[in-house]
Amino acid sequence: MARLRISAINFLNPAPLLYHFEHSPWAEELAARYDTRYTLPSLCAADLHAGRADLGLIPVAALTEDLAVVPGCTIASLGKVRSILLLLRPGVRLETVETVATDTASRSSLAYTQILFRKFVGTDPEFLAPAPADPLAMLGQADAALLIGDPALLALERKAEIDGALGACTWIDLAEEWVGRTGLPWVAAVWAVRPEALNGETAARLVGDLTASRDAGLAHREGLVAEWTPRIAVPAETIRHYLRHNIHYVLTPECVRAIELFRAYAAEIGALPPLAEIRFLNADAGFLRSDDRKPVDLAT
Ligand SMILES: C=C(O[C@@H]1C=C(C(=O)O)C=C[C@H]1O)C(=O)O
Repeated sequence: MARLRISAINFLNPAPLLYHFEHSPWAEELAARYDTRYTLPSLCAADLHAGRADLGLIPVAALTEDLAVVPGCTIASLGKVRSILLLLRPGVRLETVETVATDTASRSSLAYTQILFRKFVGTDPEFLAPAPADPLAMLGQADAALLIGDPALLALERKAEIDGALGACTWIDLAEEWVGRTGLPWVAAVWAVRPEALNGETAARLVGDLTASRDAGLAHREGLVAEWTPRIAVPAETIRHYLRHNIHYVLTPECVRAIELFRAYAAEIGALPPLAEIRFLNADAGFLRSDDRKPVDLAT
């Protein structure tokens, strides 16, 4: 049988979700069933929509009705996330931002930023075309800069240098903003599949494989800290805190409500097309409509 093609995110934050795909002895077994490649979140979505991948860890901003969310896993945050940052130039406040530089990797955080300004602050700044994640270059061109993922973690480590070069910037954690304003988790990404790529048996196995991989990753976070410390210029203690406290990996019913609200706001301000319903992959019964969603796979 052909292997399922996976498009996964190449940042630190998904590492626990991909644990079994990257560690022996599970990696060898999973390689017989899955063909995994890594790229930016925005490109994971593009791969899935174009049929170049069957399963993707995709931004919730890129969900469409023809995809099915795999229950169980997410990349979310219940408060401060560290890696989704909006930097404001010295002297600029949220209310006075006129231009925003964005980074090519993001889909969800871009829409969250548009919601922040258009819905919550009540302004309509211009969003510049996405550019590489370089905070100094971005703030040379715009009042605010959106950074996500590892480049955001690295910018936080260089805070003194960036503030030294530009003057004291305002550093806003976008997940914390959303959680504070809505009382709901901030949700960035989920596993989504093209349903036509699966049959009932592969669907059941897929849910089991992804959930088991997440659980192993969460149980082995200390090992991931040791693996990632030489790979990224961020102290071990920060990586530990990030994997343990900043990122939330379980797709709870609250997270699903958060996705619904996020997509409703994004549609209201014209940032994203409306999403009439979130479809879930159900391992036994094909697809469930959102109103008869089963909580079984969503337990914390
Ligand atoms: C927490 C993060 O969430 C990421 C942000 C995404 C987005 O903005 O589209 C998509 C996937 C996530 O990996 C991060 O990378 O910092």
